[in-house]
Amino acid sequence: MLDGVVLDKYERPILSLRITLTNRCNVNCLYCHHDGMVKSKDEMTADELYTICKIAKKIGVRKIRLSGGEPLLKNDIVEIVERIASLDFKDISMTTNGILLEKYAQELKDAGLDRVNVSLDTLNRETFEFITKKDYLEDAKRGILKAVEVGLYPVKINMVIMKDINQDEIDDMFEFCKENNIVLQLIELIESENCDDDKFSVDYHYKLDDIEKELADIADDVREREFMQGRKKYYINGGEIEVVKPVDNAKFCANCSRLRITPDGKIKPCLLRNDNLVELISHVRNGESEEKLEEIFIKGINKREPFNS
Ligand SMILES: Nc1nc2c(ncn2[C@@H]2O[C@H](COP(=O)(O)OP(=O)(O)OP(=O)(O)O)[C@@H](O)[C@H]2O)c(=O)[nH]1
Ligand SMILES: C[S@@+](CC[C@H](N)C(=O)[O-])C[C@H]1O[C@@H](n2cnc3c(N)ncnc32)[C@H](O)[C@@H]1O
Ligand code: SF4
Ligand code: SF4
Repeated sequence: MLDGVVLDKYERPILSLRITLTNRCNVNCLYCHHDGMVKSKDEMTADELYTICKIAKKIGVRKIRLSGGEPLLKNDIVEIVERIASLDFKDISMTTNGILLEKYAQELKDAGLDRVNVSLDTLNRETFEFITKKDYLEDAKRGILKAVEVGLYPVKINMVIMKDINQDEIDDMFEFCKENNIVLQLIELIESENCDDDKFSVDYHYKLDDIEKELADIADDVREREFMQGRKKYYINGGEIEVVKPVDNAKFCANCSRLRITPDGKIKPCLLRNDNLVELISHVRNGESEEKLEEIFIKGINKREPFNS
């Protein structure tokens, strides 16, 4: 079933590559882990990203996710998607805050993007401003609805749950999602060395176990994503909620099938570690052979360790 896919030392298949295109962002969320990235100004060109994805495809990667920072701040984002889409992956998706999505959704769809996950933690304007420091709630909502309209299917909303900030808004968000044919992802707040305010994720951490129990009680159906960190999806009254619980969760890490690339072109074996990065982009820029680049990918894969075990 997994022909041609590389396994790491823990027998985890490498199915997905998550590329952080930039560290730049147009908002400043209180909790942001910046995709686990150390700050850097260097970014990669569409050509370089194409080469990296081509090697990933050769070693069996099936899915690409473009993230950030805010990926829609890249001026050449449509070209980037177009070049990667020409490699014929099973799935190309993007994680975005949605603020610029109304403008780009149709072009991205035409360029070959399959789907988007859009971060939206609240439907309340003051709470949105408190979390992001900007008054862009309506822009983000318009971006989400445009993504639905152009068929970037399924559109998912990423809602990071924070104690005393938005945990009482889950029902409202689920209604908004059901009305608009959107999947809701509830995400547990992660503590990371890359958060600007390292106390925030401790003070506002809200465990999702009780919420998940309630969902299990009322769900019409429950399914597990085997190669996606064993996450559970709950089907309720015609809607869908996925629960993402990475904190202290050995099962989540045991089923982790993704490798990451930093904006400055390093292979990053784990979201939550920065001490095992593997330099890649200088080899691409030097025009080294595909065999050599494959070797560097394998070196990165060999450094993978489950963060929680
Ligand atoms: N610790 C950890 N958290 C992750 C990992 N993958 C996703 N997450 C958390 O889930 C959030 C949402 O991820 P997305 O970028 O929307 O992608 P996804 O949900 O993983 O992917 P799909 O469900 O396939 O759409 C991330 O920002 C993290 O907070 C992971 O590998 N490790
Ligand atoms: C770092 S952002 C990058 C993409 C884009 N700017 C966005 O916000 O969707 C990727 C995802 O990480 C999530 N995220 C950021 N910091 C987090 C934290 N400390 N815990 C859990 N999820 C977090 C965001 O909610 C978002 O869904
Ligand atoms: S979570 Fe996304 S939108 Fe918020 S600051 Fe981080 S990168 Fe920007
Ligand atoms: S090993 Fe665990 S923490 Fe690290 S990226 Fe995979 S799921 Fe995330």
